[in-house]
Amino acid sequence: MTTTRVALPDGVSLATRLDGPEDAPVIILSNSLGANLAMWDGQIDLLTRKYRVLRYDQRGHGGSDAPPGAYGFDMLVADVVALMDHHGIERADFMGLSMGAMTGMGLALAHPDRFGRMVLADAKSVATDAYKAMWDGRIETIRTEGIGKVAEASLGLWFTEDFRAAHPDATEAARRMIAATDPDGYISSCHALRELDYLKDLPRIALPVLYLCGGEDKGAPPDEMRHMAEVTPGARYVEIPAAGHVSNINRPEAFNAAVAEFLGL
Ligand SMILES: O=C(O)CC1=CCC(=O)O1
Repeated sequence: MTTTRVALPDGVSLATRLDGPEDAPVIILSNSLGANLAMWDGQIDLLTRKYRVLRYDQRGHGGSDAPPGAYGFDMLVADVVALMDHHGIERADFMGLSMGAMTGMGLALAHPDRFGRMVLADAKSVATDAYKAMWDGRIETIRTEGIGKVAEASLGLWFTEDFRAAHPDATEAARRMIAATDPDGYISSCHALRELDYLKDLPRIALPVLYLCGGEDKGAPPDEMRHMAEVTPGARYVEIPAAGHVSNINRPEAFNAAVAEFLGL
């Protein structure tokens, strides 16, 4: 896979990849925690029917730099806007999953003039005390036992038991992707998730939003996402049965069908 590193004005370089017709409208894809831009491979054939697809590795992930210190969503939002400016993209549609979707919420709120349709999958919108404590525990696990331990544990969250049994190769590829994430970059990203606080702002979103949620997603449970859709003006909510947290890999046909309908593909 050909990726290009783009240096942003703050000195951080992000790994990016472009697919699809050069003169087509742009959609930007943003990955979840522990993933990289390859997580979207199952969506590229569909999206390039209409779009120039710009995907990137979030800072701290994949082939992107992992600058030290806690990240925040303002930073992850600024990365996307800087990437758009670098490529001369005035306006784009957007799709993100989990941390990528949370980044999308920040973009929709801070830069509504730069975005059109937003697909926000498998995301929470606010960190409760229990959620903060979960991240503190995960940071400690990485420090004491390494990211390999977290990679193993994540598979049960990312995929249903049936998926893991039927797709051992895809499951192993996901384990390797997470385990290859820079441990410090992963920890820095956990700090952003620990401070997640968009729920109160969702009623201000003025863009068309499709929320997608795996029916068996324990990382961003359907009840929470249904509520997010209720408080986001005009938002749609589609649940993907028999999918875990990473619903686009878990059930690509159902995920793509919902995306195709929303984006008019
Ligand atoms: O790893 C998890 O617990 C689930 C998750 C939270 C944010 C993200 O991107 O994945």
